[in-house]
Amino acid sequence: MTLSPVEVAITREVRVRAPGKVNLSLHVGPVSPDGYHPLTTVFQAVSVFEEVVARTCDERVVTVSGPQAELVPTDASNLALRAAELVAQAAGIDEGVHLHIDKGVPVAGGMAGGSADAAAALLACDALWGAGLSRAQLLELAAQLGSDVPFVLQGHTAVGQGRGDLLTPVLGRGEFHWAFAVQGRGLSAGAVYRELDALRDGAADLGLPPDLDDDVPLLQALRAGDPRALGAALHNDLQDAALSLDPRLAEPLGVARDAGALGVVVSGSGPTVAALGRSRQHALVLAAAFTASGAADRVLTATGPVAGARVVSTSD
Ligand SMILES: C[C@](O)(CO)[C@H](O)COP(=O)(O)OP(=O)(O)OC[C@H]1O[C@@H](n2ccc(N)nc2=O)[C@H](O)[C@@H]1O
Ligand SMILES: Nc1ncnc2c1ncn2[C@@H]1O[C@H](COP(=O)(O)OP(=O)(O)OP(=O)(O)O)[C@@H](O)[C@H]1O
Repeated sequence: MTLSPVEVAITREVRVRAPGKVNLSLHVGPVSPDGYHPLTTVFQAVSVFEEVVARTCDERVVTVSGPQAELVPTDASNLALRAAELVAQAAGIDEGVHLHIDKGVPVAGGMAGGSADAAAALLACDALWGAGLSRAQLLELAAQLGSDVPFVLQGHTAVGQGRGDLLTPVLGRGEFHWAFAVQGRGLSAGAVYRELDALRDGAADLGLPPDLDDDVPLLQALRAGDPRALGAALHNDLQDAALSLDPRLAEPLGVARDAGALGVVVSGSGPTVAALGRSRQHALVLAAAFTASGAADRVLTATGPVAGARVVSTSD
């Protein structure tokens, strides 16, 4: 079919939503020669979302709106633009795209905001350009963009091994209710891993190869849908390193404990602190405690698990 000039000029758009994540557990092994650390982590996708809209355009450009938008690069280092580049290469396509990111996930907060943009852009460009990449191809491109990108593409709850990109879905029941204390200042994941290495250097604990056996109580809590048991099993090997780089994180951790959180943990590489509530109502109480204490620059509440990156609408 040949399109008329009018049809060619019509702007098409694809809208995709992708969630942030919290690491329910994160066990970090000793650093490998490639600079990465072997992990065993249990991810949960939570209802804090990035929205990426892809529109037809002559060039490849990105714009950003929402909280902390000014902290997100709009040059070729932007993870959504890099995702577009990978889709174009994989499908042999030479098309432009305007990607607009509306941020809901904190920037450099340990909740995989940039990774969610990358996952959303993979799906959006694939659909906009009719690239027809398979799920396996998209997951392979996701792993090239960052260790958390495959998980935010998949969503729900999953064990991540290797760099965090080798995923096994976790069966569970129920819905968990979270409050997040977000900081205006970010932490770089690479810097937090390096701080962990520095803290371990010379200490008795050099870090063992991570072992899924450590997570048996956590996986049982998820299977039973038991928030109390889940709260007791939350664990993050990066927490002390994040606290060492940003000692003020002790405040939101203490506030959540005092407010009766079932469990409280630094999310991923931080600095966001995640507190687990007994119910939706209790998560709101925890959020109010964060706000009242002044220990957070922004407070979010969310439920998990939720689905991974999804096309929400297309213009045709
Ligand atoms: C902290 C977590 O969010 C937990 O899920 C992730 O491990 C970090 O995921 P990410 O931000 O997608 O990380 P990447 O962009 O892949 O890597 C950023 C930097 O973190 C360090 N890194 C990351 C993953 C890993 N398994 N070991 C590492 O040492 C490396 O120095 C790397 O250069
Ligand atoms: N689309 C993007 N959105 C946010 N940050 C981006 C993006 N593209 C590149 N970056 C860069 O990546 C850095 C990390 O941002 P991101 O929000 O992904 O951190 P994070 O949530 O801590 O990630 P993770 O939990 O995966 O470690 C930012 O400081 C920013 O410079």
